[in-house]
Amino acid sequence: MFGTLGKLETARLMRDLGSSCGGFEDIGMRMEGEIIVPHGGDGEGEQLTETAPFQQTESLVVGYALTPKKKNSFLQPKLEVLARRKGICFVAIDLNRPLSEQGPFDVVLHKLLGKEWQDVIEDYQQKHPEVTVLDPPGAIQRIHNRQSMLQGLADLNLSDCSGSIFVPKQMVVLKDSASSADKVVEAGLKFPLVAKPLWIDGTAKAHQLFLAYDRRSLAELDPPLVLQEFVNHGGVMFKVFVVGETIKVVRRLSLPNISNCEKAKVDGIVKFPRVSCAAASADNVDVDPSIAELPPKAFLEALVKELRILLGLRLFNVDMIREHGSKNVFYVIDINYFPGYAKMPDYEQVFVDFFHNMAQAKQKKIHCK
Ligand SMILES: O=P(O)(O)O[C@H]1[C@H](O)[C@@H](OP(=O)(O)O)[C@H](OP(=O)(O)O)[C@@H](OP(=O)(O)O)[C@H]1O
Ligand SMILES: Nc1ncnc2c1ncn2[C@@H]1O[C@H](COP(=O)(O)OP(=O)(O)O)[C@@H](O)[C@H]1O
Ligand SMILES: [Mg+2]
Ligand SMILES: [Mg+2]
Repeated sequence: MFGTLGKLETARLMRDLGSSCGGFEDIGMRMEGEIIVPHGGDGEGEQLTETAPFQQTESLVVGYALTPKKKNSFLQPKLEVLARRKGICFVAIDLNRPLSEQGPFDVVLHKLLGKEWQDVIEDYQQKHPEVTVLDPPGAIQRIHNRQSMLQGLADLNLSDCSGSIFVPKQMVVLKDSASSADKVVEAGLKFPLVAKPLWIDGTAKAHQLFLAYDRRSLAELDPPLVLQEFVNHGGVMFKVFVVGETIKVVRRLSLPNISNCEKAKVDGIVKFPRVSCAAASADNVDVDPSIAELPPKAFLEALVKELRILLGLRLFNVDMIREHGSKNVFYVIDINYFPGYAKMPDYEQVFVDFFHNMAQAKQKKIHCK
C-alpha cells in the first residue's frame, strides 16, 4: 500500500498517524529499498535495509529548492538515510508550480538566486508564518554584497576577550576604477589590495579575485568591486561553519604572506588562485603552530552568537584569518550563506540533529497549545 505513495505523502502519513506507533520510518525505508551508507558517523559502512531499527518520534518535512550542484553535494544518500531514521524527509520543490500549492512543509531550505525567487519565498513566508524558511531572503541578500556582508562586524561587543575581531579596511568602487586611485589613498588603504567583485551572483566570476600591487594597476580592474587591504596571515585560514547552534571550524590553506620586498618589486595585477576553496584541509601541512592553531572555542562561540543576531541567519560560514605575528587578532574576510557544507566534517549528523531539534520544538509547541 505504502509503496505507491510519494515521499511527501509518506512523511505526512507518518506525522498524521502520530508518534506513538513505532516503525513508521520503516514505511519510508520500504519505499526506497536498500541503501548503502558510504562512510563515517552514525551508521558507518552500514547496510540499511527495511529491517533497520528506528527510534524516531516526530516527523518533519523539509522542502528544498537548490541548484543541481548544491543538491548533489548536500543531499547525499547518507544524509537522507540518517534523516529518515529521525522522521525527517526531504522533498524537492517544483519551481514550475506555485509554492503554496505544494507541501505542506515544516521547513523550506533554499539557495537560489534572483529577485523572482526572493519574491516567491517572501510571499510564501507571509502566507505561511508557521513554516521555517532557511533562511529569510532579506538576510541572505545582505550577504550577496561584499560591502554589506561585513558591515557591523567590527563593532560587535563580544563576551569573550580571548580574541579580537576586525574586518580589513576596504572601499567600494562602483565605476571607473582608474579614478579610484586617489580615493584609495584618501581612505588610507595600503597596497597591495585584494580586488573582489562586489556582487555574489552565483557565477564563478564572483569569486575571481585579483591582487593589485600599485595605483596604476587599478585601471585594469572591472568594477563594481571592493578593494580590500591584504592582511598577512601565514598562509592558513579558518572556515567557521554554523548550522543553527552548532559551530565547526576547519583549517584551509590560503595565500602566503607578502613580504615588503615583494611589495616593492611587483607591480600590476595578479589573479588570485582559489586555494582556500579546495576540499584539502591544512591539517596535515607543516605550518608553525602559532599560525595553524584554531581560534579559541569560547571566542568563536561569542562571535557566532553575535553574528547569528546581526546577520539573521542560521546557515552560514565565516572565513577568518589570524593577523600574522599576533596571538589572536582575527579578520573576517568573507561570509557565505549555505556554504559547501559537504566539506564540513560530519555534516550529515549535524544537519540531522539540527532538523530533529526543530521537529521536537514544534512538537512541544503543539502539545503546549
Ligand atoms: O566563497 P567561498 O568561501 O569560496 O565559499 C563558497 C561559497 O559559499 C559558494 O557559494 P556562493 O557562490 O553563493 O558564494 C559555494 O557554492 P555553492 O553554494 O554554489 O555550492 C561554495 O560551495 P562549494 O562549491 O561546494 O565549495 C563555497 O565553497
Ligand atoms: N583581505 C585579505 N587578506 C588576505 N587574504 C585574503 C583577503 N581576502 C581574501 N583573501 C584570500 O582569498 C580567498 C578568497 O577570498 P574570499 O573573500 O573568501 O572570497 P570568496 O567569496 O571567493 O571565497 C580567502 O579565502 C583568502 O585565502
Ligand atoms: Mg571565501
Ligand atoms: Mg565567499
